[in-house]
Amino acid sequence: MVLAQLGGSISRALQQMSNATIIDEKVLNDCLNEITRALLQSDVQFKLVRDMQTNIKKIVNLDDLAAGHNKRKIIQQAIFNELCKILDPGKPSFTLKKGKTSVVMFVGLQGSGKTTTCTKYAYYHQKKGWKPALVCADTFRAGAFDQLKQNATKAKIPFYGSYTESDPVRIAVEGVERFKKENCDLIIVDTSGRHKQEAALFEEMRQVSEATKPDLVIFVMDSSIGQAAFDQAQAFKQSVAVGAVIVTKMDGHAKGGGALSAVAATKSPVVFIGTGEHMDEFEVFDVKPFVSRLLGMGDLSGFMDKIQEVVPMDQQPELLQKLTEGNFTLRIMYEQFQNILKMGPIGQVFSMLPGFSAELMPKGREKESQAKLKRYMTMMDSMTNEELDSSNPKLMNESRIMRIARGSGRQVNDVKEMLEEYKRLAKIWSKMKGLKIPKKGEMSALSRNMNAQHMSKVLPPQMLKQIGGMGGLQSLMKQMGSTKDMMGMFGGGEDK
Ligand SMILES: Nc1nc2c(ncn2[C@@H]2O[C@H](COP(=O)(O)OP(=O)(O)OP(=O)(O)O)[C@@H](O)[C@H]2O)c(=O)[nH]1
Repeated sequence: MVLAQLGGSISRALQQMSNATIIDEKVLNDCLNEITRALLQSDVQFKLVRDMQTNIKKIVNLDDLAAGHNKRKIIQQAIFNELCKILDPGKPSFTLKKGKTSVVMFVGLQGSGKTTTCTKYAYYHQKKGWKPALVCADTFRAGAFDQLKQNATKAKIPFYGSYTESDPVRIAVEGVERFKKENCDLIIVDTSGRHKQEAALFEEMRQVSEATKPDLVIFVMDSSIGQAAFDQAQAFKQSVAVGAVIVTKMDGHAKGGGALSAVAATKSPVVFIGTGEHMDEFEVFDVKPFVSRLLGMGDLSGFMDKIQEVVPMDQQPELLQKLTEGNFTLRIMYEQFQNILKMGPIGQVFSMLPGFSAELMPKGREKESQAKLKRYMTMMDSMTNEELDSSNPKLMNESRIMRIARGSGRQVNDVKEMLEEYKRLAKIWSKMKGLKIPKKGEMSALSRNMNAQHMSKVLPPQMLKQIGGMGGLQSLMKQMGSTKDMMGMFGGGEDK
């Protein structure tokens, strides 16, 4: 089961439970069984799922819940906490320090996406102002060096490797030394893989690690390996000091549950996820937004980040202003399509909105989605200014629709489909109405001092309603313990 479906199944189970007039032991058990089934189908390790179910039952004691409490919210919160607990090993991964050279070694099976991920990792840090370099110590797979070379050249990242040297340890050491001399502050060592876990591979890992003394070893895992994830991650951890995990291929048909197992096996956090073959299809992994997205609660903070990445700086305040006023016009949609097309991989942005899955623009079908957006834009090109700037759906009558179809050389049904899409988007974006976006610098102070009263003022009314009004918010805040966590879950977060 892919992650989007897992989120859907869990949300459905919770919805079914909330439809029940009385939530008793049986209703709770049915709901938990449904969630258990969904998690197992997503390849989360059996033991983890079983422990999670036991813990939730322990936390959620129905008899103890005073009447009037929002039981669904409490159960949802317990599930949220448990999933976060599995994904959060309790200690952060090693972080790079400016002014100091860090060596990061990548390990993983052949085909896990290790080489691609090394370049994505380098490219990500390069964009953040680091000076990365890539060392190809994969002497096992013919073509590995060429692949790394090609990727590195594209991203303008210095690289080191050899066509003739067969000793991976030697290449690794030479590469690290060279780039230390060149004052690179992030030296990434790509190592060999094998088709399966075998002694020779682990011995090689051990030797490369001993010789290069990496500050961090990252285990790269293909998210579609299913129940094998736990054992594979554990086997690597036993050979080298794995300190972080990157899960690749979270797009398409990936089963994401393995990520949970890998964290449990390595006791190391997932730091990034790979969401496609391209260099920038790489996302920082944050537990809480990830789980809240998984449970269909949305991830406004990620959405805000994305807006900042996608929308040109000078247009940001204006767009946010328009969104918070809730006036989502066809022109805004047009401009956003333009921005999205500029960004490349689409769907990412929209999947971060509460209640909005990647269904509209499924991963792995970017080309079709992009063509669709272009088609919509052509039709919008045949619209008048009045039509583009209106948020009144009644304006678009049959004769206008026919004129637009004629003008753009499309069928009437195509125009109708585009307008339906607009309505759908407008409905979702209307959730942004009332969201007060704190100015830069205000956020840290806000999250330090915030109580439920403050919080209720920052959250959009729709969202406040979703979490059960002031009462729900207060109990949620008590359970979460920290307003900062809340901000991460519902948008905002501290200033970076
Ligand atoms: N869809 C998708 N494909 C990916 C992702 N990451 C890597 N790939 C693809 O997976 C395939 C294997 O990736 P490589 O980077 O060559 O794998 P590797 O683990 O380095 O393999 P070895 O060097 O043989 O150990 C390539 O076709 C990549 O483009 C991802 O996040 N999503």
